[in-house]
Amino acid sequence: MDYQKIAIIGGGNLGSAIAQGLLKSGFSKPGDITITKRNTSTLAHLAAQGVQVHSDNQKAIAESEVIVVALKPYNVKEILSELKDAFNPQKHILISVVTGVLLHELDNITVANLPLFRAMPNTAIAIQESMTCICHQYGTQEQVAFVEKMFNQLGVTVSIDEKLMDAATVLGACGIAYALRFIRANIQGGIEIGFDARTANLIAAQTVKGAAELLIRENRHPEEEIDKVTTPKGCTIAGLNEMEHQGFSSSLIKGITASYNKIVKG
Ligand SMILES: NC(=O)C1=CN([C@@H]2O[C@H](COP(=O)(O)OP(=O)(O)OC[C@H]3O[C@@H](n4cnc5c(N)ncnc54)[C@H](OP(=O)(O)O)[C@@H]3O)[C@@H](O)[C@H]2O)C=CC1
Ligand SMILES: O=C(O)[C@@H]1CCC=N1
Repeated sequence: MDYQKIAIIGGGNLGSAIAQGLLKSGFSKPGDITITKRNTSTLAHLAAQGVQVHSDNQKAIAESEVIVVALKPYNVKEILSELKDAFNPQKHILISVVTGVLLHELDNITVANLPLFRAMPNTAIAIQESMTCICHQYGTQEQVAFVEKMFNQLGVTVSIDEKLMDAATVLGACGIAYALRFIRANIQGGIEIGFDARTANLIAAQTVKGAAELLIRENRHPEEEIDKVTTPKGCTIAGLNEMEHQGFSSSLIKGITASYNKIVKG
């Protein structure tokens, strides 16, 4: 089966980031990607690179094999129900990146036996640095291999049980925002102790990148690396302990559970 042509239904923040990643990685040629939304003016940068940009979801599905659904959770069911007849289980695979919409719900609103995947990437997919969690229903080995190959071009993937998909949304997708807010706070602190904003931004971002690489490349536990930095009676432990007194770890954990509860309880 040929899975060359990819339609992204919903070319917003995440949909357009996926298109950018597919182009940057060379996984797709511009002419093999179609991306839809109602107001297409925001996708001019993709159209300029040769991506097909329009508002006709039926046409996009008919001309593609892989359908990535990147619509908002509140309108995905209505839109997919209207497109039900456009899907062909012998031709299409559907990959939903929509938060909180389950495989069996997608099954109910599309056509029987359509190979269904849920993927939870993050916006770093635009630069091939996503963390993407994947689960599926009715996918053959070949289709699963294709979906993993596609997202492996766009970062790192892990296959998970669907019951962990909401947790994946929080830790992986929301996690980008948490990490950026951490960096921003570092920048604010950095300016207060003397750096200009641009230099503080570079130092904070590169330092966080280095910390993450220590864990990823060396397979270390964070506390092992923290022990190397915390000189006895030194400035690091003084700062870290003050952060903990102010509720640093606790506030992050509470934020993560608040995000999770927002998905599961509404
Ligand atoms: N942003 C993120 O970091 C992540 C988002 N997600 C999930 O991905 C999904 C998309 O999120 P996000 O990209 O942030 O949201 P956006 O609102 O940015 O994107 C959704 C897009 O859908 C378009 N749209 C609305 N109606 C239609 C229609 N009938 N046909 C085609 N397109 C339509 C909208 O454009 P227009 O109004 O012009 O039609 C809009 O640009 C959500 O379900 C979200 O939970 C998952 C992981 C990370
Ligand atoms: O905030 C949201 O609801 C979406 C899901 C994960 C990232 N953005």
